[in-house]
Amino acid sequence: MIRTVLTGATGRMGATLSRLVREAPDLELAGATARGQAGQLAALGVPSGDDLGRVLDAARAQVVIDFTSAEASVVHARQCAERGVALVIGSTGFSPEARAEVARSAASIPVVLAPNTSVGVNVVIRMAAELARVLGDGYDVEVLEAHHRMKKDAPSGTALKLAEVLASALGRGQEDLTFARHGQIGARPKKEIGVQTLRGGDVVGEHTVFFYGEGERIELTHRATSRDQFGLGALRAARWVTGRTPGLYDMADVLGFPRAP
Ligand SMILES: NC(=O)C1=CN([C@@H]2O[C@H](COP(=O)(O)OP(=O)(O)OC[C@H]3O[C@@H](n4cnc5c(N)ncnc54)[C@H](OP(=O)(O)O)[C@@H]3O)[C@@H](O)[C@H]2O)C=CC1
Ligand SMILES: O=C(O)C1=N[C@H](C(=O)O)C[C@H](O)C1
Repeated sequence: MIRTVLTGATGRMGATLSRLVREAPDLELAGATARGQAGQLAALGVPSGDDLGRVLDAARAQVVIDFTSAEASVVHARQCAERGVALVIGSTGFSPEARAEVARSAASIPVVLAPNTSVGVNVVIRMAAELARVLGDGYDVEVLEAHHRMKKDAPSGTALKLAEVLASALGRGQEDLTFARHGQIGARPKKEIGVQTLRGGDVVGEHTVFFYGEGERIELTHRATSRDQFGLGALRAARWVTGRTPGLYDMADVLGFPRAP
């Protein structure tokens, strides 16, 4: 049994993961943290509270699954590194500096950092890169994402990952990404990759990559209708990362995808 600690356990993903870990035959819920409502966690019957360090010391944890916020994940990564505990981070909204902080912690522990842990989404990301490589510069590429009204970061971590992967497949860079359009913007630059955001209601998570050509368009869409696939993918990442060599990994590593050429 892999002794697993959850952070943000009262959140949307935390609650989903708490159920899935307890249902998994090979994982044991060994501890849980939350910020505002940590008292609610006492009912789980495992070490709990608002401080991950203390919970880790009491839980003899092997792996932490962390879906909180980028700011919290940086601190959690440091606390895991100090204790040699493997980590799966699903939080999004990382600045380059926050990502570099996580990479520093990953020098001493194995960390999977994945803006989307659904296997289906990661297959779509791979297919999007392949389509971009085959279609080349003759198609205008746009990424559209939609999420529930409570989501704090924009664009989604998945949309950013898609945009990065598409840019790399097309030999383009960060400077080709456009995150909003308004006013007299002029004709679309040929190399632009647009990333657009919708927010509303209870949308779990939707991502579409459009390849707009002359006389045709290709649309590649993933729609999540439940958070369970994010959770099940995170459990898969937790099994994979436990006991691994220190380093910063992503879902492509977990799923055994060859590195992009
Ligand atoms: N990788 C993936 O597949 C997925 C990633 N996500 C990402 O996971 C994260 C969480 O999403 P979701 O569950 O919907 O969010 P919620 O707001 O429902 O839950 C977040 C949890 O983390 C806690 N938290 C937030 N900030 C801090 C902090 N600074 N210190 C300690 N605890 C903190 C919250 O506590 P409190 O309630 O007190 O604020 C809450 O318990 C987001 O970044 C989201 O984008 C979401 C779904 C899938
Ligand atoms: O906040 C969410 O809900 C989600 N966030 C992730 C992201 O930012 O890509 C993944 C998923 O789509 C749900």
